Amino acid sequence: METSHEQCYRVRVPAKVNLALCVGGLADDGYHPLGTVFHAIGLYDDVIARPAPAGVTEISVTGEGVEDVPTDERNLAWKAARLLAETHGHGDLGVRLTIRKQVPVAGGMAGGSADAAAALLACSMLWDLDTGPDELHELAAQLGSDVPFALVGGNAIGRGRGDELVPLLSRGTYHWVLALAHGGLSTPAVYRRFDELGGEHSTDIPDEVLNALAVGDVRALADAMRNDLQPAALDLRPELAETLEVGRSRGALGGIVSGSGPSCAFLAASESDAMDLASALSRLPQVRATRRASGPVPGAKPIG
Ligand SMILES: C[C@@](CO)(OP(=O)(O)O)[C@H](O)COP(=O)(O)OP(=O)(O)OC[C@H]1O[C@@H](n2ccc(N)nc2=O)[C@H](O)[C@@H]1O
Ligand SMILES: Nc1ncnc2c1ncn2[C@@H]1O[C@H](COP(=O)(O)OP(=O)(O)O)[C@@H](O)[C@H]1O
Repeated sequence: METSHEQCYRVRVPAKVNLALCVGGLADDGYHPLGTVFHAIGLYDDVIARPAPAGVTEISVTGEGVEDVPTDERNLAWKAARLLAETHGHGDLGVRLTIRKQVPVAGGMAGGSADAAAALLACSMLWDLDTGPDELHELAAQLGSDVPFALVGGNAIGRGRGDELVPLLSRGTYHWVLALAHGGLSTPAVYRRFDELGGEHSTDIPDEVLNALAVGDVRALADAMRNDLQPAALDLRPELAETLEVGRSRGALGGIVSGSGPSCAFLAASESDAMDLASALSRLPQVRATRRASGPVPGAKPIG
């Protein structure tokens, strides 16, 4: 039960899809260099921070995939809260975090990273810390490569591990249908399979993706979208090939595996096309659920 008199800071944070995910060869640090185009979509987690006694960190999770989300120090929002407190020299600051999830867990849509970004903002407000955008970005990058983007949202090019961001302006609104799969895919396992499959690797983002965004050409974007992790995700989950095929044959302008998968993201020409597409996809046995969302949307924001 929420009590109305209690201090409470709520931050809403979006999921992402990668419009381009161009993956280089495995580097000595165990990571793959990326050239990626992040795009934030209107499917959200909420993170709420409430006061707690010194030294206490508590997390409760409700909503999408809660059974697969740890509620201890393994939770990325927990790590975010502790990192922020320690950086400010108050390691004993307490917080009770509630996470309301709509973003699928282990779905390639960076839900855990989004929660970490939201926890940084919510705890910063709760503890009345003076944290500027540069500090938040730096802490976010320590927590994970997708966390900085969740702070800013919109569209952005990501280089390095995806944490070196350059914002991108785009025209128009894009209508997405997400086909969620049963179960998740482990990001490290997908990168491993990417290595095993071999082939040429490049971090060059296709100009077509950037040009399509700049002019708001949804058809050109649909044709140009690229995900180098897709063959690895399909190899691990062959049924995703049918999901992509059915989406394309039922009116999607284009479809790709979202990030490391297994969610598939389809671009539709309009909201009404998106509704028809969602209804066709939801009849597939390998599709657990569908969601509709548009993008780009802003990053983590206080609400209420
Ligand atoms: C693939 C992407 C695309 O945006 O996101 P998701 O689709 O999973 O959300 C990201 O690169 C997910 O990056 P990140 O958030 O750091 O991945 P984690 O789940 O923490 O997994 C970390 C592990 O994945 C591998 N890894 C991750 C990123 C990268 N650029 N190269 C890698 O090889 C490494 O083995 C690393 O130890
Ligand atoms: N707040 C969180 N929300 C979801 N998963 C989390 C969270 N914190 C840690 N995890 C762990 O991170 C893994 C990856 O989750 P997530 O970020 O949702 O997927 P992805 O990396 O595919 O985008 C999950 O399997 C879960 O064990």
